[in-house]
Amino acid sequence: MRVSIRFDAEQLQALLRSLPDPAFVLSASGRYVAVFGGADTRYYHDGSPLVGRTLHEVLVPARAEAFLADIRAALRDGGLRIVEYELSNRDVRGLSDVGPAEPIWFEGRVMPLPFTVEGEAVVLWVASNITHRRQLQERLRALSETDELTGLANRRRFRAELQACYEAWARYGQPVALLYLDLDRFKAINDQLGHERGDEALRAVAAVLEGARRRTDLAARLGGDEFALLCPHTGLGEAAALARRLVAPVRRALAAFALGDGEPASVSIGWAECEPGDRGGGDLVRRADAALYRAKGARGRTAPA
Ligand SMILES: Nc1nc2c(ncn2[C@@H]2O[C@H](COP(=O)(O)OP(=O)(O)OP(=O)(O)O)[C@@H](O)[C@H]2O)c(=O)[nH]1
Repeated sequence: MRVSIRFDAEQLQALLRSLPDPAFVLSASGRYVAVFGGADTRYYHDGSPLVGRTLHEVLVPARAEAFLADIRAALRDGGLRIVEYELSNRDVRGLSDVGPAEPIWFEGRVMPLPFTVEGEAVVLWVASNITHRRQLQERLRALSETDELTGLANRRRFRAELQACYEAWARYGQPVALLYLDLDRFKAINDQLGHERGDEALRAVAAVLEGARRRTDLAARLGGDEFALLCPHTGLGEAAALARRLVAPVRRALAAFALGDGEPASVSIGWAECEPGDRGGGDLVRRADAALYRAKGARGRTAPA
């Protein structure tokens, strides 16, 4: 037997007020018709001052237009539309300061309503605070792209940035250079001073690369004692200058790890730039790696492609 409970108007009002997340009724022209719920100021600001106003009255034009486009898309498609966006109470004219001080990440669930208000189609827009989830996602993404030992970008991030650089070169002709670095006699540091000191040496080299790179360059540890510097907007001449500038500070950093048998640890560097005929970032890597191999062989420490 089906039991249906009938709420009276007062109970329905209480139910709407108690919705954990704010639920806005918004018209096709962008007017806030009503707002329910979202009363917990640990998560939300009171949205009631918005009622009767339009998106364009409370937001900068670009944001208002973006939200209007979402409302119209939900109405056009006749179904649920889910959007994610970041908003601070300072971005919304008329909202009080009582509520989270930091900008909030929202998941907006936008659903057409089966009635009109003053002749206009309307949607229900439930705005859920997903800041915590976004922060976790961001942290996981950062972890998955970072070399744990040195804090530099790892191989995964390097590959993604290399691909982006290659595409900028192929499409817009923006030069890009790559420096490949491999330490010399690093194994001796491990063998003579221990693995912990080896780790410290890798961190010291990473710090030199971080200090030497330009803001747009990416310093990465590719594994073991191999590093890379990916340099957008950089040609072969500048790459050569950067490689030569790097050798002395890396050697100085490694001098702190004195080896008992004379020759100290050092670094070899090869470099290359994107060239006509390259079909992907892999071609750049191959040339930089071949140049590194020659530098190693010559023990000349640095070599162009
Ligand atoms: N401490 C430490 N050692 C590592 C790590 N990853 C790899 N290694 C060691 O790094 C060493 C790299 O070996 P090689 O490339 O032969 O080192 P190398 O003595 O510089 O050799 P050349 O490049 O030929 O001069 C190996 O002994 C690895 O065990 C790490 O995360 N920490």
